[in-house]
Amino acid sequence: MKLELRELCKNFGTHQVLKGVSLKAESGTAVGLLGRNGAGKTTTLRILMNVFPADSGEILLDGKPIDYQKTGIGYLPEERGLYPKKIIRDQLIYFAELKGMSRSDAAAAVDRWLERLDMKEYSGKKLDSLSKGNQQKIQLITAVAHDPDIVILDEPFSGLDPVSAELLKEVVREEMRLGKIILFSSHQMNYIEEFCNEIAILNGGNIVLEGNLREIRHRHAGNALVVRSPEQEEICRYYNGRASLAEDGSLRITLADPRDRYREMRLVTEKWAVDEIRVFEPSLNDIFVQYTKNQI
Ligand SMILES: Nc1ncnc2c1ncn2[C@@H]1O[C@H](COP(=O)(O)OP(=O)(O)OP(=O)(O)O)[C@@H](O)[C@H]1O
Repeated sequence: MKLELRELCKNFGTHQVLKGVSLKAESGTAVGLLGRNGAGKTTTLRILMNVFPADSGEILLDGKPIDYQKTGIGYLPEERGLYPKKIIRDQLIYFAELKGMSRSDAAAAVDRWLERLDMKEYSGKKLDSLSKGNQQKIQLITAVAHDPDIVILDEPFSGLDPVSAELLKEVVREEMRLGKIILFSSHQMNYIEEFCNEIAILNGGNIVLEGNLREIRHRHAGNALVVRSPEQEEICRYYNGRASLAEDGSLRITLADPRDRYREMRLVTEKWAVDEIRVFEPSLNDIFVQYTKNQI
């Protein structure tokens, strides 16, 4: 399956929120949708889920306009949307039925997921008796129980302890292996880096950077070397003003010309004892800041 958002535009009154957002996502991959607060991530996802239409643009699945009757979409919203006073298992079954499952299939899927997420003991309880993180896990079940083709996760890790976060990571990886399309929106870059093969950065209503995360990082690399050596002081003196100590204790050598990187690496390893030397690749966080610091 291939999902394509083409040139989506959306205004709220006179506020142009999306100015032609295009992005692609394929089966078995997770796309990280990034952007500063108010960039339009949730608006894009809501249009994809048919909560409201775009003013213009189109959404295609395998080249044809998406058919919401035939395409299953699961959504974990940033703001929680379950009934606080209702019994957990009952409402999960109810939501799965709303997504088109028979009652018996819904019950079987809900029980499987409660078990999978270590939540079985809470199935007969009211939602508001659970901690925030456990409520989040219950909400996740509403996004996946009906076995959707597209899974949209908006800040899925908020409130989860490290063990639950690991569990959620496993679930997302499993969904990817099953060939689902995952769209993932988060401000927590470490999670995006862990999961997402592809990223799209929204700024000022446009996608300002899109593509394979590894390639993007590689493309943005090259103007510096990272060196670890017992002779860092001598190296620093040699590079006189072009080398500085990074926070992690390694030496960062800025290159006058990135094309010289391999020649420079050879020079360093021939002259000094070196434990580690590599081309500096910026983190996703560095790249994000570079592309969004001037919010348009
Ligand atoms: N229903 C609405 N009516 C009017 N304006 C809206 C509506 N929904 C969103 N907006 C505006 O559209 C802009 C984009 O909002 P959106 O929620 O899509 O951003 P976001 O990227 O998800 O932000 P965050 O990271 O803070 O969740 C904001 O300026 C917001 O105020």
